[in-house]
Amino acid sequence: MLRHHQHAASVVNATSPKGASKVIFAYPAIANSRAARNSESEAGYGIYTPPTISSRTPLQGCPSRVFKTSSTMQQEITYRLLFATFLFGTLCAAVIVSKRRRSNALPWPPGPPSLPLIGNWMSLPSQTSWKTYAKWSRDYNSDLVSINAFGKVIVVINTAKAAQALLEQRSAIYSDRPFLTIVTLSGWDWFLGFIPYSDKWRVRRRIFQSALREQACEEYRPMQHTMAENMVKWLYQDPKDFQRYTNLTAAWLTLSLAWGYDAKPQGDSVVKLMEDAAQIVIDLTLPGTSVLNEIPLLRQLPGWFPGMGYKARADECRTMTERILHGPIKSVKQSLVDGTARESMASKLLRTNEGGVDLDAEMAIRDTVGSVYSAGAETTGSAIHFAFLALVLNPHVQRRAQEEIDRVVGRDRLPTLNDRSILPYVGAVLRESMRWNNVTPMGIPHRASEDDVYEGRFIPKGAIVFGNIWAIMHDPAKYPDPTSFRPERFIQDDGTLNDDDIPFIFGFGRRVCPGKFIADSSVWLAVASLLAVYNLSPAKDERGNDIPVKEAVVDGLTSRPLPFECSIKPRDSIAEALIKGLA
Ligand code: HEM
Repeated sequence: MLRHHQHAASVVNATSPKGASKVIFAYPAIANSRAARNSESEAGYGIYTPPTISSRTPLQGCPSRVFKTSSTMQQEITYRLLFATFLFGTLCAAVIVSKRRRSNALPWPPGPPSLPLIGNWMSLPSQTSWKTYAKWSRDYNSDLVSINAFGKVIVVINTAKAAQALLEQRSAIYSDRPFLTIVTLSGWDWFLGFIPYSDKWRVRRRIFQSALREQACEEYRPMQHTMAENMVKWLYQDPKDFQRYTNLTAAWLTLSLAWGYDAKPQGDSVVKLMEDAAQIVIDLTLPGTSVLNEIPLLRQLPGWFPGMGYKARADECRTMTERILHGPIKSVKQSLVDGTARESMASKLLRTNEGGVDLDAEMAIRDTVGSVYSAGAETTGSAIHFAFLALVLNPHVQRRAQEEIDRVVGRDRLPTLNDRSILPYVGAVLRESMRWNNVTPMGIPHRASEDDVYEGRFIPKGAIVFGNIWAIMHDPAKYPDPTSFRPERFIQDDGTLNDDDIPFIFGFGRRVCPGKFIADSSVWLAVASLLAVYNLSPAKDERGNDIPVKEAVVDGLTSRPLPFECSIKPRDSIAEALIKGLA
């Protein structure tokens, strides 16, 4: 299933002295993919912990090895050389950071005390880092906090005010992305979320935005309604596997949207290809590999050189990403010639470039459409999944939303997107669900392309800048009792929705999620359809007692609920008849 494939992305992720994973920066999907896999495959409910340093790479394993043969001695020399180069590179970076710090009179945003060379490595939060950064922000009484790890400076923005001032109003200098060469090596460099702030990005971004702007999305409504009906039917057939179906719902939508592709619920080859390519990039960005690759001297070493084996995997990944890029779009082109093309982003965009006359435009279309599944499947699936969790834990919210749907829509059909404006409470449930648990609690990292100053604090050029979405969405001044699930906070006295549309949930400035309109309406539709026909409650154990549902999340830069059990039953015979009557 697609649930593990998401914003294809780069991760600098390393192992702490205690062996816990520390994501220095990562695009969310990847970090979480691994987390979700581990949490499911290893007895279910653990937090992701990557292999420890000694088990992963020759470089990292070097100090503790005993070498007996001449080839292993050669290997040891190689490892030591690699290790020395790594240390040298790190030292240079740390010296540059401390020099820059001294050369600028203004203080940097506050953060925990750091050590020479390794910086804040020892105090980097290893789990639900967004909560730690929010706490530091309160402790230091500062909107921004900063840390550095091995010379890499990270600034975390924890308030809406600072996010507005920097990532929105000064978007021109905060729209770049951290760059990792491993992304190019593994063939993911066409993915919009990775592309540096450049003309190449601008061209693709413009195509994406115009194809999925609010009004343009209306054309995809029939597709969204099919998505919701599919979800309702799949849940009826196999309610226990609801987690798989929340993911499949989002996967189906994004593949259909991108290429008009109708993914099969079981064993779909396109879905498998996407998942496999994502898994390789996840592996490549584990400790050791991408870190080695970021050191220019080591990057030049040939693939057969000890420790450089990751290059072969990167090649394998590149073959897959080539297939992802070229395969589906080729089919769409053919279907346009045959006259059998389904409505999709690809078919619409290709029609505007009839005959492929402009090759640059065709490449841009291909890259843009190729980014839809990678960016949209996991995120949308997680958002639906979080809504399931909220509803199981809050039966009174289900009842109130069902009362509204029954009164406004009736019992003889599922809600449609046309009903959205007349179902304010359902709208409030969606907003509160997205606010309460965030799919991307730390967003996707931006990069400062110029030196900057915020309220007397210096932000150096090249700093990795995170907007802490979780901190903003859990600000008690704006959202009293922020960890409670209370849709009412979005409802005004006259029963209508207020004007807080949780703006930063989809990121910031020029990099804000270009899929936000289709994502928001799809999650709304899925939740409204679910509520219309199903009751959700905790599953029962063999004695008939409720199995407690934990409100816990998978750690990483994308988040989803840890697996939980729940019972999903048609509300009554009327609902069951409606479900059975769906085509
Ligand atoms: C509930 C679902 C979703 C959430 C919460 C979400 C959230 C985000 C966030 C926080 C970012 C980073 C913005 C930044 O850098 O400040 C992002 C980027 C992006 N999203 Fe989404 N997203 C969702 C669904 C989708 C969907 C369905 C699509 C495609 C149809 C999509 C396409 C993208 C792309 C292409 C980017 C990269 C944009 C760039 O770097 O210029 N997302 N998303």
